Amino acid sequence: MRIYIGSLNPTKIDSVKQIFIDDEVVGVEAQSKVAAQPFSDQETLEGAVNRARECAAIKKSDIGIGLEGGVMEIEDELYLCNWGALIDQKENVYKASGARLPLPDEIKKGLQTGRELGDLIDAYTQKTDVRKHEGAIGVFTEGLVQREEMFKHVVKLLKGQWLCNRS
Ligand SMILES: O=P(O)(O)OP(=O)(O)OP(=O)(O)OC[C@H]1O[C@@H](n2cnc3c(O)ncnc32)[C@H](O)[C@@H]1O
Ligand SMILES: [Mg+2]
Repeated sequence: MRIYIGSLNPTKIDSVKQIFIDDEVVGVEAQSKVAAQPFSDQETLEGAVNRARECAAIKKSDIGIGLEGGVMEIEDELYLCNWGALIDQKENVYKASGARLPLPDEIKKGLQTGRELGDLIDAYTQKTDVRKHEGAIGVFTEGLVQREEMFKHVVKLLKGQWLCNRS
């Protein structure tokens, strides 16, 4: 079985490879069709589903996965959020979300002026491409939970639901 993952970001591709160990995992560009910086759970999930749909349409006999990062608001705080979607050969859609944590005020202010989280985190850490490495979640957990590990959990939740439905 081949799994298409709708991203070229190595943290996303590698998280899928580690959960679908016996399968061929291929990263492809896919449109999220939502804002580059989603601002709610709903929009982030929609981005994940759109990417999964585009991937599932590549070949009927294969599986498509979409993983999307965003932020969402609870009371006055902005939380990092992540969603995933898996679409199988029968067009069943499975969804799952990842861990959330509140972002510091400095990052929240930048997001509110229209900047993307990825760029803000690079400026905050004075590093480049944090989104392809530890991610914001890694930065704000002192590296204890990194972006790939967080996505691995989301992919496990997706695979688990898919397996559950097949048995
Ligand atoms: O290449 P793609 O697959 O688009 O991967 P991405 O890193 O851009 O990730 P998303 O589009 O899923 O995330 C939407 C935005 O949020 C940023 N983002 C989300 N989670 C992040 C994280 O953990 N660390 C850094 N930036 C993150 C990301 O850089 C984008 O600006
Ligand atoms: Mg992106």
